[in-house]
Amino acid sequence: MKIFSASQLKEADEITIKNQNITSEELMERAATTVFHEIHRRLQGAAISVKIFCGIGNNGGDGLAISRMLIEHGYQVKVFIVNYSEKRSEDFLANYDRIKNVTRQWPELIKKEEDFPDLNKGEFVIDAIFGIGLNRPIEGWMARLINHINNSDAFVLAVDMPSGLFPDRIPGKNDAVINADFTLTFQSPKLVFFLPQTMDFVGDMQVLDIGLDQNYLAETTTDIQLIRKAEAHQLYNPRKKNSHKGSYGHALTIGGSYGKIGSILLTSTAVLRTGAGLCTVFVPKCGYNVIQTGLPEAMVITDENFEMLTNIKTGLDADVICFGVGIGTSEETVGAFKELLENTTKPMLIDADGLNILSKNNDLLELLPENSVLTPHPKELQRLIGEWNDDFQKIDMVRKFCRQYKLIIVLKGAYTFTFDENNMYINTTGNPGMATAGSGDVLSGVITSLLSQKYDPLIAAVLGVYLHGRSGDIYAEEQSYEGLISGDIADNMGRAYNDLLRSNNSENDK
Ligand SMILES: NC(=O)C1=CN([C@@H]2O[C@H](COP(=O)(O)OP(=O)(O)OC[C@H]3O[C@@H](n4cnc5c(N)ncnc54)[C@H](OP(=O)(O)O)[C@@H]3O)[C@@H](O)[C@H]2O)[C@@H](O)CC1
Ligand SMILES: Nc1ncnc2c1ncn2[C@@H]1O[C@H](COP(=O)(O)OP(=O)(O)O)[C@@H](O)[C@H]1O
Ligand SMILES: [K+]
Repeated sequence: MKIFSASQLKEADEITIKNQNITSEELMERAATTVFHEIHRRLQGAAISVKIFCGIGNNGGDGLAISRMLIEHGYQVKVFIVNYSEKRSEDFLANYDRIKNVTRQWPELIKKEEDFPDLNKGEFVIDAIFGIGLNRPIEGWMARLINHINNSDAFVLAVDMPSGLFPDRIPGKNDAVINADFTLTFQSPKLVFFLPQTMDFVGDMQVLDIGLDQNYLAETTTDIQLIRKAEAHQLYNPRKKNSHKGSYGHALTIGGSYGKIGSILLTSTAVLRTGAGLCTVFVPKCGYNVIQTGLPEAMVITDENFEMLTNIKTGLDADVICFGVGIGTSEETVGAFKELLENTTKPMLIDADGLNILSKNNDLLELLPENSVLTPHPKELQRLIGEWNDDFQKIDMVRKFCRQYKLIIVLKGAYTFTFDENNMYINTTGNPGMATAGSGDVLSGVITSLLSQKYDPLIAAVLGVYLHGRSGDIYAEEQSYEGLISGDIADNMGRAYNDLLRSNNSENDK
């Protein structure tokens, strides 16, 4: 699913009005109807108190139209206009008149703190103050109103965007932003819904199709995509009946050190569970028995050193090399990595201490084969590319880094972002249960496995991240977040594939 910018959405809005020969008020009515239906489907006419806060732009216009529809369906609704200026939008004004025709009185105006209504637990608040048009921080009594809503125990639903959140920049630390429990957003999720600095404001999120011009949506390119089941499914290559283990490649996983052999065991298990034909594991001598016992399906070659990697000689022509989990950063290991890089031309996957070595030895970056996949978590990324001021700057810096070294970066997090030189892919699967030791090691194995199966490196990264998260989700659906350990993610890969291939796609399916 494409993630459009605010200006693209505004353009889509105008083109829709022109091509479908409708008025902007009719488009607003359509957008508000989709929100109304969603609320009505969930509340089913429940006798709870609904308080709606409307701004005076088009987000407020949406709020007024939603209010009218709820009132017409018998809900107990109180409508408030957040009356910070007299510059009301045309469609706001049209809906302001229409609601009066239904209620026979004007909505209540809020102009100062004394006008704030009480908000109680169990009430349902709808935030339609600002949407994608916010262009400066909310100040004065309006900021206090936002805090008043946030400090209440009411359930807060945001229309299009939580008010106070900008579509294209990070709010300041002390800026007032609605903390929504749920956000119903029009046509396209906004990038800020997925950034670590802003995702918490959004709560759960659902995208509503408001029927914007299909051609515009299809033809307009964006450099940000959301990866859900529908998109991931398209990346999948079915296995051929007439095939053998050689068809799915030979992966070489190199990692581990004394006390950290488990990491490379997890990675290698994931390599095989994700479908590689063969896996050879290269470990320090102390890992030999561990791997042979823990993963009898893999072959093992050992370093001459007992505790750490010092000299990587395998005599193999593997299809892909995964390097870095559990290796430490000793001088000997750095030397071994350098030699490995000088003798490798196929794309590699580098993780964990492999990344930390790159951060301390920038000259090695030049030796990375083109299209290698790096899988940092934010701390590893920061060591690699330096500090950023905010998430937007971080994205710019990662893109520049990808271009400079011709790499693919998988930036892990609650939402994992995969970057190549031009595009960014936001993953939708995964859960907080995966915040557990070794789940990144498993991800390295999953992506390595897809590389070994000849998936294009970018696709291997995007699909691998999706399947890894889905596997964690499947475990958590059956068991719990807390009970999940990273080996479960590797063990559930089979179910993740099965789920991907089941054809019950719906628009909001993960
Ligand atoms: N295709 C679509 O996407 C569709 C979108 N639709 C809806 O339209 C919404 C966008 O509406 P919008 O453009 O009128 O902007 P909105 O967010 O209501 O408010 C902006 C107003 O606030 C002002 N202002 C800004 N910041 C301020 C501040 N800090 N403090 C005070 N004032 C501030 C700014 O005016 P300014 O003072 O800057 O001139 C402006 O007047 C969108 O989110 C969705 O709900 C649907 O109806 C149909 C399809
Ligand atoms: N809250 C979360 N929601 C979704 N995925 C998560 C969450 N926390 C962690 N993960 C995933 O778990 C993995 C953690 O990787 P990493 O930090 O490298 O862990 P480790 O070093 O222990 O292997 C990443 O793939 C990340 O996306
Ligand atoms: K809003």
